[in-house]
Amino acid sequence: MIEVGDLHVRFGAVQAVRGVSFTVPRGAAFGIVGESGSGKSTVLRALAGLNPAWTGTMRLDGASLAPRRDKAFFRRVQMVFQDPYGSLHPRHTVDRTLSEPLAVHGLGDAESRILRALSDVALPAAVRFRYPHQLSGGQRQRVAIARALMAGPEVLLLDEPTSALDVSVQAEVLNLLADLQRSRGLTYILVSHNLAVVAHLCGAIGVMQNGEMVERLAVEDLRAGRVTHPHTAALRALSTELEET
Ligand SMILES: Nc1ncnc2c1ncn2[C@@H]1O[C@H](COP(=O)(O)OP(=O)(O)OP(=O)(O)O)[C@@H](O)[C@H]1O
Repeated sequence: MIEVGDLHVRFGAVQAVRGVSFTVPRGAAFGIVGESGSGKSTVLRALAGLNPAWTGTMRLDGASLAPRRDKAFFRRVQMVFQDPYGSLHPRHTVDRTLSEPLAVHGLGDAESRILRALSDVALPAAVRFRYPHQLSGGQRQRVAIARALMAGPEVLLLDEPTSALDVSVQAEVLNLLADLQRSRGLTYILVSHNLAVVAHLCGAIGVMQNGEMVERLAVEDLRAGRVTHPHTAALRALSTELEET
């Protein structure tokens, strides 16, 4: 469903992404892992149309993505960011935040859609009239996920969606994302520096190093230690060490 071919992204003199290629079938979850600065977010942002200077191919269901993403694209593809505080307007209630995508895409029946969305992300209806500062971090991220789902997208681009949360809340949000993917048949591309997070949610991963995707492999091969690139092996060893501490 999503094909990225020989993607290069540059910021002035910095070549942030170099020749990255991968495909993600419909309904699959693909994780992009790597150290800080390896280019993970840049790949995701390029897909969302947020990085202007790129070359290569990016296709959705076989059709090349237009340089400027239009409303129809954002109906199908939505992004969820790391910091739910930063991504929610501080002076908009949950109700207003969730109404906006409906207005943008001309969808009616706001009341029942909002109540259903809140229930889908396991938030009580009472949060409707709260502002972001009146919610916990986990609740804010649930609102951000609900907002992304309002117009019924097929694809979620998830950029470190649980990194800003406490460990226990992290697990809850990951489980929520796993449930939503199953129940709605969503396609995910998830960026994380945390291999365990990616392994929890994704069937396949791409490992980034210095702007290149040095290895693509199935999560079951990662678990079994069937890795070919030394950088993947190093990330795996680090992740196992962290789990044991
Ligand atoms: N807007 C920008 N302007 C200039 N350089 C940028 C910009 N965004 C990213 N970069 C650079 O591109 C490279 C890749 O950054 P990117 O954010 O994609 O890495 P990352 O793997 O997602 O890192 P992190 O896990 O820390 O978010 C880095 O060298 C970064 O400094």
